[in-house]
Amino acid sequence: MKTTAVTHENITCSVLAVPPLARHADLSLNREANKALIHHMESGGVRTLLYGGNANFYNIPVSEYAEVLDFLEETVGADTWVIPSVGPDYGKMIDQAAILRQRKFPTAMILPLMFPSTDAGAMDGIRRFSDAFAQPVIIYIKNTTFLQPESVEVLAREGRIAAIKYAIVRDAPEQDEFLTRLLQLVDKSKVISGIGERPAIVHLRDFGLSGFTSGSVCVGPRGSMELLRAIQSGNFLEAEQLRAAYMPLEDCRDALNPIRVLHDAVTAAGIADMGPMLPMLSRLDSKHQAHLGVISKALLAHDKALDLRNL
Ligand SMILES: N[C@@H](CC=O)C(=O)O
Repeated sequence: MKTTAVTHENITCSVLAVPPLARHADLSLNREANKALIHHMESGGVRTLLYGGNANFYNIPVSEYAEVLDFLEETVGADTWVIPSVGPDYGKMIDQAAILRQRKFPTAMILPLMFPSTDAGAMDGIRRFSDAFAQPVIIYIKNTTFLQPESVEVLAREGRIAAIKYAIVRDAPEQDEFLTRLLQLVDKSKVISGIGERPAIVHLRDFGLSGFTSGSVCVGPRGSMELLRAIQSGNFLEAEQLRAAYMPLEDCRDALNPIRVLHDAVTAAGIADMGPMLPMLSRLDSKHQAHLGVISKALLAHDKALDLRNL
């Protein structure tokens, strides 16, 4: 596992994949299936794995946290960066800080607590967590109420922020007052687009964000990595073409539930059996599985057909 500190180069060298986590029927960690998924992503060029919402870290038991972290650390390649998530509640994140501090992860992402929290309370929790972890953190902005841009600026000035995952969904991502305000206050090189392939071109080209996170990259790693490269080199027509392959799966994720659909898409594509979902989530109803099988297999086949010249 790569353990170097968070730098602009680290953030921009790879799509930040946000994978699901495979489990056995008894909900224990399925090492072989997770290994297969990690190798699939790495063989497509992905070098950053962010274990967060899609892995249902919202609900991961603290008693299992060390086992999962150690498994990820020993399973990924030497040049792959793993970013675990913590929280979303304060009690969980402060217990996780003690576990993280004994390990070599250079940062962790704080999952946003939707309720009950306040802006000032979230700042307090983030400060206490970053002190306990003794590393800068990734802030996850998923709505307009968890943390205000002015509060993020204060935390950034205090040196606590390694990066910001910006994930407020807009019908038209070009119009985004919150993001515009945020970028007036913090260094834009620290801000990552956090909603997959769909808004990635607008976020990187028009707002100057540094990179993007993706769940669908777990099914189609090559195309998503090529999309990142195309945007970075200003080939936006090529970027649009590359992104098109992801839209059937992204449409299905947005229509049903992004986390649940991704979990089952990895299984349906035949990459690895993700098994059941950790409560409080559950797998998709059987009526959606046939359609998901078709679109996830099509994305995987499309991805395998891409050549590897840029990887
Ligand atoms: N939510 C996005 C990016 C990950 O956080 C996705 O799952 O594609």
